[in-house]
Amino acid sequence: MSGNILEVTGVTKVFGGLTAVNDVTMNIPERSIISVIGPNGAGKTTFFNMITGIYQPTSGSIRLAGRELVGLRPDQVTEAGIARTFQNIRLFSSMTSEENIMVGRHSRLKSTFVDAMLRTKKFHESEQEARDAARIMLDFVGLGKWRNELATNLPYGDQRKLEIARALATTPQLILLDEPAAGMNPRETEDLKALIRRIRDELGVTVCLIEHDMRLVMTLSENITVLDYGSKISEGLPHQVRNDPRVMEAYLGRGAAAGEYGKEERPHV
Ligand SMILES: Nc1ncnc2c1ncn2[C@@H]1O[C@H](COP(=O)(O)OP(=O)(O)OP(=O)(O)O)[C@@H](O)[C@H]1O
Repeated sequence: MSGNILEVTGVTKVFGGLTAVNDVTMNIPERSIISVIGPNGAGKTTFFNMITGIYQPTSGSIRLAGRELVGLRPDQVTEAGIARTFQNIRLFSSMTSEENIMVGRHSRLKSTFVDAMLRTKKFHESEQEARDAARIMLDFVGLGKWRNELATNLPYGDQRKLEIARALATTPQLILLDEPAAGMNPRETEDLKALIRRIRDELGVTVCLIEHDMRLVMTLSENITVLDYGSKISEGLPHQVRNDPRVMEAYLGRGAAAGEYGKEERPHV
């Protein structure tokens, strides 16, 4: 065993004439919390989209616990053990919090469409199992009181947590969070940080995040990978990445003074 839950090797994605991700190799140790950062357009979301089967890489390999994922559809990647959240909140606003999580649980349900139509015993058992799992997840992320509330009525930070709960309901080995702190106030961000730590410590799920909030990234991540123009330009411990001249250059070159590193969160070099 390599000790890595995910091994990405030489992954490239070309869109027409644009190389969005260029020969990136990255390993994610089991039960770690790691971040992928980089200026706008660096290729971070494309990288997540390849891991989750939304895009097929032009070349390269992506292995989860030794199993090749390239060629799998997104639902098969979920089934294999990877869950994700998106940059923009994607909840079903006309469903309750509980129902939103039950949808996430769907990939684990054993009953078939026919069972559902016929309302078989198996269907009812699956429904109950999904409901129980949803309640456990809602309690885990601290949203138990919002169980029967429409997702759209939840405060913004709680909607983000609900998305995380929905992803966790698929019982992943690895969860990818795309800008989970976007739009959060400092208190919500602190809450999120504690939740991410509990996901790893209590559920044993490995966490990989894309994040622009440098304070969060630097205090939470055990390892950081930096992309710029699709290529990996730096990798290492937070203090190593923070002090890497290539990283500063990548951000400064695109107006970091008012940009990505954030006004007060720019790395101290
Ligand atoms: N489906 C697509 N077709 C063509 N080009 C794309 C596609 N998806 C992404 N790109 C391009 O690939 C590059 C990387 O985009 P990507 O969204 O992965 O960057 P990012 O690092 O996630 O940026 P941000 O931080 O702004 O979300 C950009 O130049 C983008 O325009």
